[in-house]
Amino acid sequence: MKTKNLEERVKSVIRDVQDFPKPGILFKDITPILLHPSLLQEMVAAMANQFKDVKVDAVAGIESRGYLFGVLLAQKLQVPFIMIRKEGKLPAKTINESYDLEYGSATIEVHEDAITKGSHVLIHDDLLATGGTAVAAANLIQQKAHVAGFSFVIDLTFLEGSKKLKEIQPIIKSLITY
Ligand SMILES: O=P(O)(O)OC[C@H]1O[C@H](OP(=O)(O)OP(=O)(O)O)[C@H](O)[C@@H]1O
Ligand SMILES: Nc1ncnc2[nH]cnc12
Repeated sequence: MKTKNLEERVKSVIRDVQDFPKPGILFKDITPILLHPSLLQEMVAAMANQFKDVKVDAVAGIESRGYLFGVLLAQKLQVPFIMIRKEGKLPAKTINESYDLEYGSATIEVHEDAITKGSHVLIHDDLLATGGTAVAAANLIQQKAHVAGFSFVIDLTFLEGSKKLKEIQPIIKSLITY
């Protein structure tokens, strides 16, 4: 089965780093994927295919690793890409949300005029852990638009982040799970 093969191949290039950025965290390092352009291309095609029957007007990617795949996913789906950034980086008028991480807390922002009122925005990030970041992104989007779905490269299912997301939008896709 092609999807299974892809999952195995992606897993084989992801690097586990123990105790980063804090003791007790097993960090999933996705940077080696970027050293394999044809694998990356295949991944983006597979992610886009997961949403072929979903109305998606734009993809919103979460800084910073969410940009790596998110902008390629938006390009593949032929829709605009919206940058959700960490606090204080966007120059024009923003809306914002605070959230908790597996290893800390943060605030995210988006340019208010980047989101078309009433549109269907697919939220993308590289990894789903506790779900705090994705929930905050969804809250941000929902101030003006609808959440079309959630897209991740990796779902750390043992942290049960998708349970939080289901209440917002049950269309939650990931390429690989741990
Ligand atoms: O589901 P959660 O518990 O909220 O965690 C997932 C988030 O954590 C990581 O981002 P990080 O804040 O490390 O930033 P980065 O993408 O800039 O490395 C990851 O890229 C997700 O955005
Ligand atoms: N375990 C983990 N590995 C990589 N990124 C993360 N973001 C939150 N938890 C993470």
